[in-house]
Amino acid sequence: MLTVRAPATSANLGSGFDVFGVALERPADVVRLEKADRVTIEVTGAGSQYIPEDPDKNTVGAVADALDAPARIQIDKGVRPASGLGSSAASAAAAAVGLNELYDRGYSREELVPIAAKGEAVVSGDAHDDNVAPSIMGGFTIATDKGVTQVDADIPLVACLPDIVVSTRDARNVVPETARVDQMVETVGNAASLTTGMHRDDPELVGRGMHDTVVTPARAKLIDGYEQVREAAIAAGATGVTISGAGPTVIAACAEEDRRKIASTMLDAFSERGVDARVYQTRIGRGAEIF
Ligand SMILES: Nc1ncnc2c1ncn2[C@@H]1O[C@H](COP(=O)(O)OP(=O)(O)OP(=O)(O)O)[C@@H](O)[C@H]1O
Ligand SMILES: N[C@@H](CCO)C(=O)O
Repeated sequence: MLTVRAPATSANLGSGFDVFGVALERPADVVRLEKADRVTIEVTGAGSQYIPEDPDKNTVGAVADALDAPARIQIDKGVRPASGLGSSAASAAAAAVGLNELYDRGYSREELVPIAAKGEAVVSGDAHDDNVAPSIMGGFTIATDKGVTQVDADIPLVACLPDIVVSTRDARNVVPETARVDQMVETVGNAASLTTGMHRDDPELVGRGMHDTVVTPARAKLIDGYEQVREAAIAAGATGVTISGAGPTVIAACAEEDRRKIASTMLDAFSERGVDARVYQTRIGRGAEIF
């Protein structure tokens, strides 16, 4: 049996809606695969009761189909679904990397990205690549319809996951259809700053570049306590705060020495709103690994 560990990811990073993503050092899904006559799926771990084992409804089923690679697939979820931490993408990324190896299909990591994205289409109706790209390739990724650009980056992060469910489908329904030119100008500046910050491993520049006035304010309404948590994290030293993926996770960039304090401050701020939460003190990490 082949074992693949595929990391959780954080998409968008504020200014890079549907384009930017980072792999997180933790948490991760662990997926075990062996060749079989047909696809079967078993799911255990975080939130497994909400994840279908029917191959037509699970992200890994679409990936197995696309690779023509039937297998017995066991998924141990480290990433709760509907978290904003690329839960559905982590399983799809692990399946793409694992089945490519098991069946010797010979695809490169970059070529596996659109294949894994077919799994995302199953759950959100849209084959966006911004979670599967970093989960497969690691580091910071820029996913466009021309392909994926990847850089290894090392930025400390805090990901705070409240006990609220936001499905990607619902969060996409509140995205504004238009933006003003001044917002476009600001977004281009922030996205460029963030990208430069990733190249320099500079948390200050990355944090500054996470600011977004188009998509994030619309989605913040779906996350009880978002504004309070954001302000608390900034006061504790975060260089930037935004919604991770479609939410409800709130993600902060920071210097290493501030990470612990920011983590406890974010938990406290959710708690003051009566919202339970859990926190991951993490950083940008590697892509899917085969064991
Ligand atoms: N292997 C899988 N792992 C997790 N969720 C899955 C899987 N297969 C299907 N799903 C379904 O996908 C939905 C969760 O995906 P969704 O994209 O909403 O959340 P997410 O991946 O945590 O967030 P985001 O993409 O915003 O980071 C749930 O309805 C879940 O049942
Ligand atoms: N870019 C996507 C990621 C979530 O899967 C979104 O924010 O809707």
